[in-house]
Amino acid sequence: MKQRITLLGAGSWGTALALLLAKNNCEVLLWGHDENEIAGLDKHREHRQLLPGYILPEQISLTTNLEAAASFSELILVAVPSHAFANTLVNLKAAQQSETIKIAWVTKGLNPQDGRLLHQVVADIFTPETPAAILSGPTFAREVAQSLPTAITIASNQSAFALKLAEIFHNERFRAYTSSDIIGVEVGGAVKNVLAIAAGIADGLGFGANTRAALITRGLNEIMRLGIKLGGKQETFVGLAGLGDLVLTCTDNQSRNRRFGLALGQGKTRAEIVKEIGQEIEGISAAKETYMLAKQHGIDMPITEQTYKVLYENLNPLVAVQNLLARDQKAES
Ligand SMILES: NC(=O)C1=CN([C@@H]2O[C@H](COP(=O)(O)OP(=O)(O)OC[C@H]3O[C@@H](n4cnc5c(N)ncnc54)[C@H](OP(=O)(O)O)[C@@H]3O)[C@@H](O)[C@H]2O)C=CC1
Ligand SMILES: O=C(CO)COP(=O)(O)O
Repeated sequence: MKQRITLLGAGSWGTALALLLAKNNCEVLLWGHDENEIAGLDKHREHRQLLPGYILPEQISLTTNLEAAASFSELILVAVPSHAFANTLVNLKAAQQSETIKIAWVTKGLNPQDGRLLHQVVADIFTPETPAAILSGPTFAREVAQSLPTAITIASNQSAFALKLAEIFHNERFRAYTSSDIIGVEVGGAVKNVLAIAAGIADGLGFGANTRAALITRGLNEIMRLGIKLGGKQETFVGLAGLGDLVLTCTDNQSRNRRFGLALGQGKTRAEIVKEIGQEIEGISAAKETYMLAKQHGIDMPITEQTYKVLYENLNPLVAVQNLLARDQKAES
């Protein structure tokens, strides 16, 4: 029998993953909250706005009905943005009929307001024993839709669940590595978006490749300091979900977070850019939550702090970079 998967979130990443899973011979029910978006996907069999040119095969069906989504499979893959993560799961739980559920997610971010890691949100809504896994790494949706070679990390609280997911996702163009370090993978994915905004700002201001490389390297240091404090493992941060994704999003203009920073550095306003990009820019809220977490845990995260101040305290981007350069001399650690 074909593996069935319920996929929640019909944006660019949800749609690209539905295509991948269909290629891997799974049956996918793709749920979205927006009637028009789902009706358009069903009619054209293509996400014309976000992933034009990639036709949805018949193994992918569509719904806006969460009860139907909950009963389609006990394996749930969540691809909604972080601001919708908790609410979507609360609604899913209310719609759920069966006792068993396994939750995987590809969302990169922290819970708004309280900065909880998303595995904590899953454990609070379901139970700490619920099989839970995050899939993360350097993965632009369009490149996955194109079947360009890609590698990810799948981290779970249950090794059998990580292995099962790796089997489901893995193919000759999509390599899935397993891990037990959910915290490390979550922190890597959330904080790299903040750093991609910072790298974009520096490039938008006209700073060069040296500056970008310095921001990436010192940014990785910030991810590690916070991630290790929260319980993540050092090796995760130099893997796909840490350094891999950080390099990808800080250096390639497919990244919405980087493009957002670029435009800020070029003098556009936050509202203008958000409208122009028209998709989720997770680093905007992650900057606030990461800054709060760093303060709460007494961790020095100067790039995150300056990015936060640009976004939330109206700090001029050029002054933010100057503030970073004006810091006291110290040992590299
Ligand atoms: N795109 C990528 O390359 C990758 C993305 N990710 C992560 O995946 C997550 C989703 O991103 P992505 O698909 O790219 O974002 P998009 O902006 O492409 O799509 C977001 C989708 O979420 C929907 N949405 C918004 N609010 C809600 C809500 N309250 N309930 C349910 N659905 C909602 C949007 O619907 P509407 O249009 O109606 O608002 C839209 O369909 C993010 O956390 C991102 O960081 C991870 C790896 C790669
Ligand atoms: O997470 C991503 C690639 O791994 C997508 O990055 P952006 O959200 O910046 O586009």
